[in-house]
Amino acid sequence: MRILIVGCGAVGGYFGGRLMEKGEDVTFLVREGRKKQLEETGLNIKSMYGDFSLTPKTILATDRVPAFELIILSTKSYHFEQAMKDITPFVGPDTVIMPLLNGMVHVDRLQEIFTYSKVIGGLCMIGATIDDKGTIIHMGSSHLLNYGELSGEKTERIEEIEQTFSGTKADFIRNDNILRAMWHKYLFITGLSGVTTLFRSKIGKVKKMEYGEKIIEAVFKEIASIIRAEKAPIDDGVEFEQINQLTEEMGSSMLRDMEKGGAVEADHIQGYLLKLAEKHRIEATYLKIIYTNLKTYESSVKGL
Ligand SMILES: NC(=O)C1=CN([C@@H]2O[C@H](COP(=O)(O)OP(=O)(O)OC[C@H]3O[C@@H](n4cnc5c(N)ncnc54)[C@H](OP(=O)(O)O)[C@@H]3O)[C@@H](O)[C@H]2O)C=CC1
Ligand SMILES: CC(C)(CO)C(=O)C(=O)O
Repeated sequence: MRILIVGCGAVGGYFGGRLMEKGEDVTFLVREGRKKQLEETGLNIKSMYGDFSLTPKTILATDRVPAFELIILSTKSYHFEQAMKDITPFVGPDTVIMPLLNGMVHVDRLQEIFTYSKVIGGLCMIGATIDDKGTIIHMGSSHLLNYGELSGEKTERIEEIEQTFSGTKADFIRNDNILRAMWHKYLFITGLSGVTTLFRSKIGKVKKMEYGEKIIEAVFKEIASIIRAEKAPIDDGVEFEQINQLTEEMGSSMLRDMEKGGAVEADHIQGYLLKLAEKHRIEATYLKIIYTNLKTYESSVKGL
């Protein structure tokens, strides 16, 4: 299966690298700067499961090659609209598009632009970053990638993808209720990234403060209430399960981006939920505070 990974950053570089390591036919769609860097250094990945280096195939948006069978999107949300334009020449009649971005609204946009049937669900649970030399640093032990038909069906194409992913040295796991898994992840990441960026701290430090646990609980409950009002398929009590799963050392990629002085995905993650809150007339005070914190940060960083 010919696979195009869009973006060779933390997520795309890691999972694309794992597929390449297994011998799959992977190409990365990159921009000029990253292309040059990859040509000079190769794709280098550091992980507790073993470091490895590869020579990746790359293309630019202006190159013309035949359509790919599978396109995995792994840009940040603020680059997503441009990335959709850039992949257009590489989408053929049978191309399947799998996004790995945090959030949900990009799924609707992909369906709008490329039609419902081309899009499948995807999410990943990983702590990863890219350093100034372009090396992908995998932190911790989790490297899970879930995917599946949004309808939950076990189609021929999803079985082909499963076959392609099998034997990869990361947890590529088909999920026949991917929509629910994506909403669960959306709830989790909105809460986790919101709290960690609000207090510029990992969860452990926040929990130690007098009101820390209460605030975390209120944030997760508020987010879950918005998602339920939208009638999205989340389980009863999932917010409490997620609160119990928060470990001391847990941070978020959004906190890491903020610590680097980079852009954050505030509009895509918290902002979209606030729009849903407004639609359902939910006050969402905690989310408004979190969003305002992120927008204040964005406005104070040059070039964002
Ligand atoms: N990092 C993590 O631990 C996790 C991240 N996520 C989510 O995954 C998504 C990706 O995050 P992450 O990998 O951390 O982000 P990174 O910034 O590390 O990587 C994104 C990459 O996309 C590239 N890019 C942007 N626009 C284009 C384009 N038009 N064509 C080709 N490449 C492009 C950037 O390239 P360039 O070098 O040119 O800027 C960059 O290398 C986000 O939605 C994030 O929330 C989910 C789980 C964990
Ligand atoms: C849930 C978590 C923390 C790990 O996948 C994440 O998605 C992120 O850091 O963006």
